[in-house]
Amino acid sequence: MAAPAVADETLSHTPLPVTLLTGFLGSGKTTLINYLLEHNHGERIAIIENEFGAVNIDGALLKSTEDVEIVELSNGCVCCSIRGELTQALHELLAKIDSGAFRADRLLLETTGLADPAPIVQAFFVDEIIRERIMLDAVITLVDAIHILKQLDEHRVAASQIGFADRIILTKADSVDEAHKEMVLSRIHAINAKAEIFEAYQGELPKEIWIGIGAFDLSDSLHVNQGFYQAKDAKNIQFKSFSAQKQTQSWSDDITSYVFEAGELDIKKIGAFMETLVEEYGNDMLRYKGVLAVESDERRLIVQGVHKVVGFDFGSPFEDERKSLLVVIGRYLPYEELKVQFLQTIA
Ligand SMILES: Nc1nc2c(ncn2[C@@H]2O[C@H](COP(=O)(O)OP(=O)(O)OP(=O)(O)O)[C@@H](O)[C@H]2O)c(=O)[nH]1
Repeated sequence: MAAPAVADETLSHTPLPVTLLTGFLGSGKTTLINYLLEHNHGERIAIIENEFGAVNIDGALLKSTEDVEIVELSNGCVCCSIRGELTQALHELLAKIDSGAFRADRLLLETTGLADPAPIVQAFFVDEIIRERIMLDAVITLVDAIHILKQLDEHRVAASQIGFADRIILTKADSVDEAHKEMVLSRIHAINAKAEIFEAYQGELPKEIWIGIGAFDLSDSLHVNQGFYQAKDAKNIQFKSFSAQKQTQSWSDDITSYVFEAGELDIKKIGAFMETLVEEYGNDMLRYKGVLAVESDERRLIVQGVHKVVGFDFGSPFEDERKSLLVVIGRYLPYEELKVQFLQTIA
């Protein structure tokens, strides 16, 4: 009789939310986490850290709080050993929680600056137990305003980190002039048109901006970004539209945003379009998300995916105009051809 009781209890767990924090070397991940820990009240956070050489985050600061559990993955880069070390660490953490040895309200996974988020994100959808017990809240990418242009020119992974982001935190904007910042914003936006961008100085951001945002929820909205949030400090955050000159810049990042827009769609046709798209181009599609209006249902049809892992679900009904928007962040997609096919799915 004992076994079924354990199984029932396991099923009844509310999934543990995990925030994936990524960003190139030195982009300010530790600074942001430290600010969070200093201002965290009451929530118990388990931090899975993946550092080359096991460089720990500020030990003194961590020791000062009882609400943090650190799990270190020091065996190289998490993206290279994803099915092994990360999955195992997550299982061990769940076992600790189940045994009552640790209580966690959420997880924070800090990757190394050189990690490609692709396999890490996929790990949360592949393992059955992890899929059931842990829920990916969002991918947060830090971007170093001083160095990102060079990093993008020299390291493919930098574009992948931006491409995977649900939200982007721009750091060190205090150390660049306006023209440079605008160029950085334009380039980020060209890679990822859907992630909202927040500036932060020395990690000073209210945690609500990057923790618990539910980017994979069905209620999450989707839009193409028109600007960024300028933050003088944690209390003073203002939306600013992108500069009008942004389109005049030129660069050649292979990862870019493809935007598909239409009115009401035929559910069978859009289903077939998505199936073919994912089958043929899934390997080149980092992240994609659609909020679609289908003729047969008043609710929003939400589609989201990471490479070939795709999910469809109905969300809440449309509040305003019934419009379909699909944003794909990928590389080398035949956009014009796909746009024609997408428009052929109109009801
Ligand atoms: N000027 C300025 N410096 C910053 C800001 N945020 C972080 N830094 C500095 O950038 C350096 C790197 O920050 P970290 O927080 O260690 O970066 P990281 O992403 O954890 O670094 P790795 O783990 O080595 O990849 C530190 O010296 C920080 O003080 C900022 O908003 N402005």
